[in-house]
Amino acid sequence: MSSNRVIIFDTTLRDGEQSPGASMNQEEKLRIAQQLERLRVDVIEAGFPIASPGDFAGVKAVADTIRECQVAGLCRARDADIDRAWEALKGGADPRIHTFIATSPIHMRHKLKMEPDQVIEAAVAAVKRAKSYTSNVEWSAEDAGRSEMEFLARIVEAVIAAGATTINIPDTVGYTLPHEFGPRMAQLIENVPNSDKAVFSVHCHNDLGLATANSLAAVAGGARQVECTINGLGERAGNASLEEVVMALRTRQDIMPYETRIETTEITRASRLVSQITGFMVQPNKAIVGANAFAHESGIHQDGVLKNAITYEIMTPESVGLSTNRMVLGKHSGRHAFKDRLQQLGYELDAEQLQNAFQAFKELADKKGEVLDEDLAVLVDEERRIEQERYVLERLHVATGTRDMPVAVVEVKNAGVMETGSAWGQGSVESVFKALKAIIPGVADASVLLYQVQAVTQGIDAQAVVTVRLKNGDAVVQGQGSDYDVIVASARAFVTALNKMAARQEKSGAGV
Ligand SMILES: CC(=O)SCCNC(=O)CCNC(=O)[C@H](O)C(C)(C)COP(=O)(O)OP(=O)(O)OC[C@H]1O[C@@H](n2cnc3c(N)ncnc32)[C@H](O)[C@@H]1OP(=O)(O)O
Ligand SMILES: CC(C)C(=O)C(=O)O
Repeated sequence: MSSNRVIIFDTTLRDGEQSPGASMNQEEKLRIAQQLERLRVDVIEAGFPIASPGDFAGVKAVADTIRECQVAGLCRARDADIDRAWEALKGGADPRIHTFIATSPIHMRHKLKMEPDQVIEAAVAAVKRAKSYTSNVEWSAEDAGRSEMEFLARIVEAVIAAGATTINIPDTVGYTLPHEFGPRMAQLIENVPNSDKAVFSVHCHNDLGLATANSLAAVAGGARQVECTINGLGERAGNASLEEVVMALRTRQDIMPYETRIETTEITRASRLVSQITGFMVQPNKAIVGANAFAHESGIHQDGVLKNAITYEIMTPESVGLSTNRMVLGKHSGRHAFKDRLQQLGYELDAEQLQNAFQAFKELADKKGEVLDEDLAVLVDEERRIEQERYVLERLHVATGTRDMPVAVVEVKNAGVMETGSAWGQGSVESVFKALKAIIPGVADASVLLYQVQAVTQGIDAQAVVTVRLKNGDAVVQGQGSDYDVIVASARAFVTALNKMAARQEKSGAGV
């Protein structure tokens, strides 16, 4: 393996599962493990076999199934733990026993209640026992981030001599800083005389939000294995996130010329699967896999991305398994993105139409936030319809309540002249209809055959599309209107239908 190759050790199924609420059953662990295999991680840590019969079964199922990755199981420096781990792992392709013990003064004194020399003895005995089962033994110095360098070097030398082939240096409580941790890793490797006999590894927690930064610093300091999890899942604030570490290494080859064997186009799928199985939603602004990681909302950014995506994207969406970036149309969007989306939806507007539609879009975005494709289609169709109509609804006011009859006031423009009408009704919609009939000539006898409301998208902020069918003598016409407000949408639908009706009257010579 080249000296610049970084081994990716995924511990989603072990440390990730230690997130309160993220427990997985055997079948779920297996599904994730199969996705990790497609992602081409080097090692899958599948669980802590002695923890429970279920965890044992999960580790065993993963070890028995996965062939393209090593499968590891975690155990304390205790014979029973190691024996149980081997029992679960032994059917695996290249099984790894991972044993650990804490090395910091705080942990040794308060938790283990052991003297440092006893800890060394226990660590060496554990590695030897693991070694009796397999040559692939990893040893971890729990809370290495708060351990004394001299002691750390001594115990690491001893476990390598006992046969450990991977030495993992965890920042168990996410305490260290990158400019401290990187040099610490380098110093440790230098201080251990037999360090060339093992691969040094890093395992960082995110208590200060520095897990990825510390992992990268450790690689710069000589670590060649990174332990991480999908979506940064893990105990407390989580672990270093696999997707961040891998994409940082891939993106910054100029500064960090290291390689992994990860198939990065499987990242998004892995992230979604883990989120779906654990029920842990990925925050929208999460690096690499958040819903907004490749989304652009503001006009200046959208304009830049449309001209050349490298203006605002440091990696392509395709490289992490997304088909494309996402232009979110909202109140910060500009004309370039608006026009581009309309073209994608098949609309070709002239300059004036575009300006009118853009204005209507901004008004809708102020009310609704994100404007979806379905909203845009409705909005543009509405603008086009209004353009062709003789009577245009300019203003609507409806007062309603539990005790008073609803009253509507409408203003309609007819060939540049504004006319105002008002009416009472049994309901708001009826009052609007009556007010409109009062000012649009020739439709006084029109009656409603059909009134239907549909939501364009889901949610309380959906635009409404209203369809009305009117009858006047023998003439039957239909009109549609849409708006964020259902009463306004109703008024628009009536105006459209009444326009058609008035046009028919005009044609038939009834006069207006
Ligand atoms: C930093 C990490 O993420 S470490 C991994 C953490 N993950 C887990 O703990 C999940 C699985 N754990 C479990 O299911 C249980 O804790 C078990 C089965 C391992 C042990 O359960 P119990 O026997 O009931 O012990 P309990 O968890 O209460 O206490 C831990 C014991 O292990 C000891 N211990 C802790 N780490 C180690 C170690 N690396 N090597 C040896 N002993 C250890 C503790 O000192 C304590 O010993 P004591 O009982 O003599 O005081
Ligand atoms: C046991 C080790 C690897 C660990 O999970 C930690 O120290 O955080």
